[in-house]
Amino acid sequence: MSDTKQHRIIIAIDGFSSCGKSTFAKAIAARLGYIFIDTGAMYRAVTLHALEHGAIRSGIVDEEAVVKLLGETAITFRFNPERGASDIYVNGDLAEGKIRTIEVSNCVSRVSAIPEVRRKLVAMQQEMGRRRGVVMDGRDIGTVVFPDAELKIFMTADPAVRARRRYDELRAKGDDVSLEEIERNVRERDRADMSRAVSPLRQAPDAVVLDNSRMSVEEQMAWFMELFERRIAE
Ligand SMILES: Nc1ncnc2c1ncn2[C@@H]1O[C@H](COP(=O)(O)OP(=O)(O)OP(=O)(O)O)[C@@H](O)[C@H]1O
Ligand SMILES: Nc1ccn([C@@H]2O[C@H](COP(=O)(O)O)[C@@H](O)[C@H]2O)c(=O)n1
Repeated sequence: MSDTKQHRIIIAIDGFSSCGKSTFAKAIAARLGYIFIDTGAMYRAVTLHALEHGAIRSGIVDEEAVVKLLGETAITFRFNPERGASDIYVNGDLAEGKIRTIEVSNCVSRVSAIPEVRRKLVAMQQEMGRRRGVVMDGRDIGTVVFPDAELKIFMTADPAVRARRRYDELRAKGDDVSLEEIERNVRERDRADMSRAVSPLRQAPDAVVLDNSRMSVEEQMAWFMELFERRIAE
């Protein structure tokens, strides 16, 4: 990988739900001066739009209606210096604050299993990473979106730890959720994401595994920088 000294690379971060992929990817991007792309936010934005336009009612996803809506769903990002990351917009409307609710989380895995949805979003992701210098997190980045990514990390953590972190985050925001509901969602999304027919969640054979159940964000960064420096020296 010696040419990564001259050329910026693609860093693919895949893994289970709520294990800290976006937190990690954002910190790496800030450290390296790369662009951070949260692909889960894109699937969540399509789900939010479907919920708001009646393509999902009482938890039932009408796949045909979701696909019909896709054609009129424009997803864009705009950098927000306060967050140090890009906010997501749907048809020009800020969606960032609305995509991480439990309602969206409970439907997103069914929406992301629809082949037409994946086709559209994967093409957008490939275009966003065309010039390299990106840290992209999701479920299929190292396997489907950028199988040629120079550095792949597969993240995992104990489901109870993940649920507790997400619960603390949502409660701090004032969301009325229970720990049981969050843990059920985390486990169910993992099951659905691993078992879908198109681009299931899998560890790429050349990915390095990171279990952060007992690691702080700072410890993860130290681990990453060592790995990164070793890789670019190869
Ligand atoms: N190493 C860590 N130690 C403690 N808390 C963490 C750690 N990494 C992330 N978190 C916290 O865990 C929660 C989930 O993190 P994050 O949103 O980055 O996960 P994710 O994998 O991107 O989630 P999802 O797949 O659901 O989008 C956040 O509240 C974040 O602050
Ligand atoms: N590359 C991806 C990213 C996400 N998904 C689906 O979206 C859901 C939400 O993602 P988060 O990262 O925000 O948790 C996730 O559960 C997947 O169903 C995907 O399929 N591919």
